[in-house]
Amino acid sequence: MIIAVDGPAASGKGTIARALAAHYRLPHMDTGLLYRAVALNLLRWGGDPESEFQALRACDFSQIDFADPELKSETAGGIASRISVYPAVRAALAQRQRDFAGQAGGAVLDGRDIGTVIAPHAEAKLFVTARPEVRARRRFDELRQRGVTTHYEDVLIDIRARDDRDSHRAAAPLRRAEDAHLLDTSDLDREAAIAAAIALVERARA
Ligand SMILES: Nc1ncnc2c1ncn2[C@@H]1O[C@H](COP(=O)(O)OP(=O)(O)O)[C@@H](O)[C@H]1O
Ligand SMILES: Nc1ccn([C@@H]2O[C@H](COP(=O)(O)OP(=O)(O)O)[C@@H](O)[C@H]2O)c(=O)n1
Repeated sequence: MIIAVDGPAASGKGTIARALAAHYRLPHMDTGLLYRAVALNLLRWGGDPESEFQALRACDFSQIDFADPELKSETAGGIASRISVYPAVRAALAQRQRDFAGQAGGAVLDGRDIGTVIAPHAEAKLFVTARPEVRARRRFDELRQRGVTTHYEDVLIDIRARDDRDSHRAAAPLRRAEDAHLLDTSDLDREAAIAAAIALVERARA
């Protein structure tokens, strides 16, 4: 079974995707990490995010340690959303995601375009969302726990900017697939959100 989990920043899609993978014993891919890795490569090479050509050259995972905590920084997330508008970058990362989705037994993938572009044939699709203020609070708490000094208002501004860029780009914009189940986690704690996600997957399978 392929499970596609899409949604905006800090909606809880990664938490839900990891829990679904554990529940159904499926491998999981956080596709945002691929875009973040390209962003980090570009940053470290001193490349220009405004250049599609330079961003494409940064699609090289040979130097990337996917456990690098820098991948999770707001800087990497912001640059990732800028370079992910380029069709050439998206094309360079697509096959790796399709291969992962296509493995025997299935997989869980989370991102922005899994249900619409990468795995439109997925058996179960979730579109996870939450109010921007709730998402900013979650991301702010997460950053603070990691020892990052920031302001809630700045995190909210970044989240709104990323939502806008991800939803309005021409290539594979963030949108709910017509057959995706909407899951708003604004008023759900982690356990309730995970239980709701499992119930939706069960409904999709039935
Ligand atoms: N339902 C929830 N209630 C409260 N906090 C949550 C919930 N879901 C996720 N979180 C927390 O919010 C932060 C962002 O969640 P994450 O799953 O990484 O989101 P995304 O993958 O959409 O960016 C994490 O610190 C996570 O533990
Ligand atoms: N499948 C995907 C995944 C991420 N992305 C881009 O990569 C950025 C970082 O994604 P992420 O999932 O790691 O971000 P968070 O939701 O964890 O903050 C997003 O803002 C998108 O612009 C994408 O375009 N397509």
